[in-house]
Amino acid sequence: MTEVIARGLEGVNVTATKLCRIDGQKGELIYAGYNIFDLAEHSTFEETAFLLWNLRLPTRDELEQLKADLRRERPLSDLNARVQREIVGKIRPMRALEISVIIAGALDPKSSDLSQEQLKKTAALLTARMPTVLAQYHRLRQGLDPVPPRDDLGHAANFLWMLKGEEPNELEARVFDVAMILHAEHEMNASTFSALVTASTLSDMYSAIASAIGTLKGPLHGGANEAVYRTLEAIGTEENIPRYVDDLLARGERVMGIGHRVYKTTDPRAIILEQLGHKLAATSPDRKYFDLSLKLRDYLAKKLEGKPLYPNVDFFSASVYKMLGIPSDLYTPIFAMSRIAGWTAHLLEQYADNRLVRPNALYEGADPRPYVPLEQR
Ligand SMILES: CC(=O)SCCNC(=O)CCNC(=O)[C@H](O)C(C)(C)COP(=O)(O)OP(=O)(O)OC[C@H]1O[C@@H](n2cnc3c(N)ncnc32)[C@H](O)[C@@H]1OP(=O)(O)O
Ligand SMILES: O=C([O-])CC(=O)C(=O)O
Repeated sequence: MTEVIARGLEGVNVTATKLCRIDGQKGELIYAGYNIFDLAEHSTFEETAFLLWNLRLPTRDELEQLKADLRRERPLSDLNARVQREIVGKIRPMRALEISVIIAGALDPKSSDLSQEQLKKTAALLTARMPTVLAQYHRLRQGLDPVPPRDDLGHAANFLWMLKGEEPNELEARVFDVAMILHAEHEMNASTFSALVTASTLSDMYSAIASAIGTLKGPLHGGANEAVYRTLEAIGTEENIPRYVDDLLARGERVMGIGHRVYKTTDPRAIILEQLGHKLAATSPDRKYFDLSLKLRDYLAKKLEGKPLYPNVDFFSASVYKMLGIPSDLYTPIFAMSRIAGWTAHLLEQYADNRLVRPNALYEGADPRPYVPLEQR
């Protein structure tokens, strides 16, 4: 009997969840019962985070309480602020984010308290801290002073404010808020799974999130948004698209931001990001890469016709972030600071009903053989 290997764990349910349902054929994405198009239309990142952590929308008072909790946790610890100054400019921001999560865990005397109440506090703390880490890192590496958080701004707008030292206009703030909602959760993607594997040993939430950040970084997952930016840079102008794409495919390489393990049609998040892109482009002086993305999408649709390869969430996020004036090495860290809501929500589920994750590997190595001492080899 040949034993089956689930390569890449495709099609395997590793757990049950109340958080997210994806229909990859229809291109449907649901967070805890709410369609992503409705959340993008009506919700905010804070409200979506509450939904993921509690499986229901908040009342007005609950939302205000969460916003206050997030505001309180925005400032960095002294240690993290000192480490930022030490590492600034020497490492990539995604690594700085990973380090900041480890530091927050090291400083939390309750890190090993795995009660749901304490875990929700940790989830809020990490969600609040990540934007500050990234914005401060970016300020410091430009030789600028960090911009303190503003209590009168929501989570998304405050990030843009701390990053640039300028208050975003209403459209920019809303587009970024929606982009954060779109990236907040996505069922059993690789980084979420990695967080669950770590948590399944009853390691703490900080270490599980550090695992997730390391997993998100790769270009086949969250790192694809920065890779899309580099693709657009390399293509440069519309007339270069056919040659660039044809050569790349002939070399057997992949077009970044295209294809998905689950979606066999356009990712609904790409549809929403394209809509947001059109809104920003109407007034943006920096719409070149958005226009190029539209042309690239059209060319790929013809070139890849008949194959289940369509734009995923990373395809348009690159040019949308570019129009918001965000540097490309922050795109993947921004994915992480949005996905923290979903990662921590899955961890709440995992810790509430844990079982060690420990699959098998089919052995295909050497048959048993005698050990040969070093001097006889
Ligand atoms: C937030 C996210 O993580 S969304 C995904 C972000 N990643 C990217 O955008 C990177 C580019 N995309 C890819 O590499 C893939 O589509 C993945 C990794 C996302 C999904 O991959 P899988 O489900 O494992 O598909 P798999 O790697 O088996 O590919 C199936 C076939 O499609 C091809 N293919 C998949 N994606 C692409 C692509 N982007 N460009 C060209 N061909 C592709 C593969 O070469 C393979 O072809 P073959 O059967 O002739 O060998
Ligand atoms: O679900 C996946 O495999 C990848 C993805 O789109 C995400 O994590 O947002």
